[in-house]
Amino acid sequence: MPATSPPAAVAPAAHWSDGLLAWRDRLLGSARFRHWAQAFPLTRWIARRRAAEVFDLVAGFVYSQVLLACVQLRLFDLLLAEGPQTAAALAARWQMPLAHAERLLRAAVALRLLQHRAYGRVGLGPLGAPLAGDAGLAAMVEHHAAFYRDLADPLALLRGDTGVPAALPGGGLADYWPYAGTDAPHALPPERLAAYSALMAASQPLVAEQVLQAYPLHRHRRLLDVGGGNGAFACRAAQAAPGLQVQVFDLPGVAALAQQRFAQAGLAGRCSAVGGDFFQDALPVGADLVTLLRVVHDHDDDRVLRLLSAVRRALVPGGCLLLAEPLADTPGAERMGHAYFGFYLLAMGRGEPRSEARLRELLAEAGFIQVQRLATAVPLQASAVLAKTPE
Ligand SMILES: CC(C)=CCC/C(C)=C/CC/C(C)=C/C=C/C(C)=C/C=C/C=C(C)/C=C/C=C(C)/C=C/C=C(C)/C=C/CC(C)(C)O
Ligand SMILES: C[S@@+](CC[C@H](N)C(=O)[O-])C[C@H]1O[C@@H](n2cnc3c(N)ncnc32)[C@H](O)[C@@H]1O
Repeated sequence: MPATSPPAAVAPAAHWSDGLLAWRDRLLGSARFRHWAQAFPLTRWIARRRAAEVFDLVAGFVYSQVLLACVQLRLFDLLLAEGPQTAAALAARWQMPLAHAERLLRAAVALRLLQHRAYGRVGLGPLGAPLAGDAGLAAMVEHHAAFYRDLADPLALLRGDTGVPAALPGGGLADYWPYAGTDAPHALPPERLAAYSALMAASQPLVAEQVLQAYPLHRHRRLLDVGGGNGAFACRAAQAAPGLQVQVFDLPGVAALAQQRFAQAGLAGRCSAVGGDFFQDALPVGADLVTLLRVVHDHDDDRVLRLLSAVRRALVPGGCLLLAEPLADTPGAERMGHAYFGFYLLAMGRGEPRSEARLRELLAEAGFIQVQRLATAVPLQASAVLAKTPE
């Protein structure tokens, strides 16, 4: 809803635009008008485009399942490694009836994930090629199985029931992200933290490359990555800026995973991890840069304000906060914010996608100054906002 919406209890007065828009809605809703518009040469292209747009909304879930099947079969990786294949060779490999393999391949060609190639083979298409060899995107696609279980009954979800219907075995996103449903996340056993930490590490390159391109780290001395997961970004940051000391703060079980990663990467001299609950425990002080990557949108406004205030207190005077996550209302990626993440976070049980304007308000309230949006190459993967603490 626009920020200007009246409170729910107040019946809104009529607005001058209502009559005009009601006329437009009646027109577009009229079968006679649509019939005329699709026959008339000057409006036919609009009618066709709108029909295709509406169809894509109806069929989007089916397209997603075609993609999921390709990813589960590691099809894009295979075509990248071994080149174009025939349907017969793939059907034999997958132990699937030839007709079914052909059906999947034709669907994937129609979605531009694949392309027909010479001698009756299929190869990567323009939308499948970026997925090939990308373990992070593959993991992202595969974990959506949990989200789809929540979405099996969207009205139950909207009415506040985040439980997955009993008919669907396997949990939903509230199970997948257990910290979102508890006020004692530090008490979560390590086995509940492993799956999401692995997904975050696998998909971290999607974010890290955007962040490091938008904001070089070498001007800083000490980085604290709050909610830094199992240390994937910390390692990348330490490699990108050889003079940087890096600390991760995350739940104790996740911080232990980060410590292991640093040792394995030979970075334990410059990288360390501290376990705790960022809503209860003080953050380590003295960093001149704090990063919050894919953390803030997980939480409601009250908690975000507490977290941002804790970050401000932990930073040295004049220190910087670099916040990166997908932002709502991002031009060119509007569906990603309120439609995708809006429902994702609802299913998870906590949090909301925020626009740059809303983040600015929260940052100002927490005492940050000089807030600026940094340009990222692919905002759909991550948008970045930089803020400072007063000197
Ligand atoms: C070569 C010739 C002939 C022409 C070239 C033409 C040309 C220039 C083509 C461009 C090719 C190109 C560079 C393509 C690039 C494609 C890219 C960058 C694709 C990127 C795709 C990214 C995707 C699909 C990202 C998806 C991210 C998702 C779904 C993230 C989900 C995140 C979640 C669920 C996070 C959860 C964390 C929580 C809990 C919310 O905090
Ligand atoms: C969505 S993940 C993002 C991880 C990492 N920043 C990334 O982008 O890959 C959110 C992280 O916040 C951590 N987290 C959530 N609630 C926390 C809390 N109360 N205290 C400390 N860490 C918390 C989670 O354990 C998780 O690692």
